[in-house]
Amino acid sequence: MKIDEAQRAIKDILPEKRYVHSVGVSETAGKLAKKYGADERKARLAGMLHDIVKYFSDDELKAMILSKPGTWSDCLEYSDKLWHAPAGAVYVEKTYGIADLDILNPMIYHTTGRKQMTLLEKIIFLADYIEPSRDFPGVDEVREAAKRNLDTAVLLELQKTITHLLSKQQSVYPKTFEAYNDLVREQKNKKIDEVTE
Ligand SMILES: Nc1ncnc2c1ncn2[C@@H]1O[C@H](COP(=O)(O)OP(=O)(O)O)[C@@H](O)[C@H]1O
Repeated sequence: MKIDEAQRAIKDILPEKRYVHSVGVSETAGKLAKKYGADERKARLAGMLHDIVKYFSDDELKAMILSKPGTWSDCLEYSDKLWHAPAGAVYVEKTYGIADLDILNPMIYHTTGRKQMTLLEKIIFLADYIEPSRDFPGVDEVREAAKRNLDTAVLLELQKTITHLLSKQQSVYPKTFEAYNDLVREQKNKKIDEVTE
């Protein structure tokens, strides 16, 4: 699927604000891919499509997830706001024949993250948080971090997301904690390597 085809498809499906957000994620993901050495086309396509089923009903989202169960299906036990991410991947596979895991996995994990994220998964996770139309406390700090180091920015986003959910006494999807712990461990190991070199 070409990027402009994906853009036309989401324009027909999404309300204006979510369409603008999706184009922003696509452009930001393209820039991050260029900076950090990932495939720009794949980043832009996954970014464009990531929220495609955001406004489908909970029943439809649940049915899509159950039609293709995987390790992500446990999100059904958590907030229904998480469901559009894996359901979106099922939808684009069925509707547009997209089978490339470099597109599907970043879509599946764009809201929650997971441990051992690929470069493209990190890029879409981050682009969803920092694209230009996002405006919430702390977003600029993550934007600045993204200019310097991808992992530092992803870790900061995870920290802020978890803190935000805890402050509202909302449940946190376990894969988000796993992603956080994983990156903390990696950063710690990097520091130890730097000292022993
Ligand atoms: N890791 C998580 N675990 C549980 N709930 C989450 C997690 N991340 C986000 N959420 C919930 O999903 C909602 C929507 O998240 P998100 O898709 O990032 O926002 P947006 O609708 O602005 O794109 C959050 O407000 C929160 O309630």
